[in-house]
Amino acid sequence: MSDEMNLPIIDLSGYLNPKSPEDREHVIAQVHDASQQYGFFQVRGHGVPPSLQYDLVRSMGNLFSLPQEEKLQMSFLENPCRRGYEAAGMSLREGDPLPDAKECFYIARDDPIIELSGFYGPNLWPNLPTEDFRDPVWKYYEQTSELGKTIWSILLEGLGQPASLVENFAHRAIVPMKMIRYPPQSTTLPGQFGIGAHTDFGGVTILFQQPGKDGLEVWHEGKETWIEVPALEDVYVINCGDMIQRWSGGKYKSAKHRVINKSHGERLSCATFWHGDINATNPLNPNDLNSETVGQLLVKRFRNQYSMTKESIAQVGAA
Ligand SMILES: O=C(O)CCC(=O)C(=O)O
Ligand SMILES: [Fe+2]
Repeated sequence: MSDEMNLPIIDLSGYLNPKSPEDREHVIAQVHDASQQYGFFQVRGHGVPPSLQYDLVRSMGNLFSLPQEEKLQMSFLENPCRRGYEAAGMSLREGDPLPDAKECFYIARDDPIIELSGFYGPNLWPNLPTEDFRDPVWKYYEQTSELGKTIWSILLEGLGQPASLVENFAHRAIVPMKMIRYPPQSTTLPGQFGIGAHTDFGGVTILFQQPGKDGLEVWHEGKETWIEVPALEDVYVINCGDMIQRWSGGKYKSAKHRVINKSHGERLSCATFWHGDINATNPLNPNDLNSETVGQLLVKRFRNQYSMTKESIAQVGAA
């Protein structure tokens, strides 16, 4: 692995608080180039306060140290909105000999009523004092959700679209967040990944890696090599999912990635997946003749993994 195969670190403050129009243009060009070359980049100056990141780590520690029976009572498989707990050993990808070692907890938008196949609905919260989980996690969720929207507007501008297109796209945006714990490598089986190689399905992923806990690797198609992504303090990893690759006509890549926990102990990470409004169509190319919506694409990808009824799938507008 050579030195040049590092993901670029882009300072977003030039876009969020520009001193001149050139500052914004510079960030737009950097994000465009990195998304084209790697499908991945890192960001500083993102506006998510470090205190929220520390509180997230503390909250995740509280959650994952609950007794296993209590965690299993919150199984996401039994939740109509797929919120809650996924135990280790539950995700197996085609081609991998063993299931992922990770355990996870999912939240998303918090809506009072279950609608549209559970893409909208209430979250499931663990029985912990609100200050030990719910409040800090929700604050963090709101901030990274905002960041996801910002990245979408930068990606839009990178393809010559007005940033304002994001507003319609962001109406009731579907934004699941997955908190992840990787057990120490010493407890995983030979050949078992923290998370096996995959591409992310949808829009923009905002990934927090617990500082100092390296493990993420990104596949570079052209060089046929895995790029290691260091887990740096106050730096987010951003990547584009399959929907963006498809909608940008392949200009922005959705790159394969995986996690092998290289730290000595456990490793925590948290991914906020910013997809967009369930009824929205391609904002990256408004002239796209294919008018598939975010909801239709989501159902296509996940209908075999989750138990969705025919009726609820029809409500999303998918067959
Ligand atoms: O934990 C990580 O660093 C990556 C997680 C990931 O790729 C995912 O959840 O899709
Ligand atoms: Fe991923």
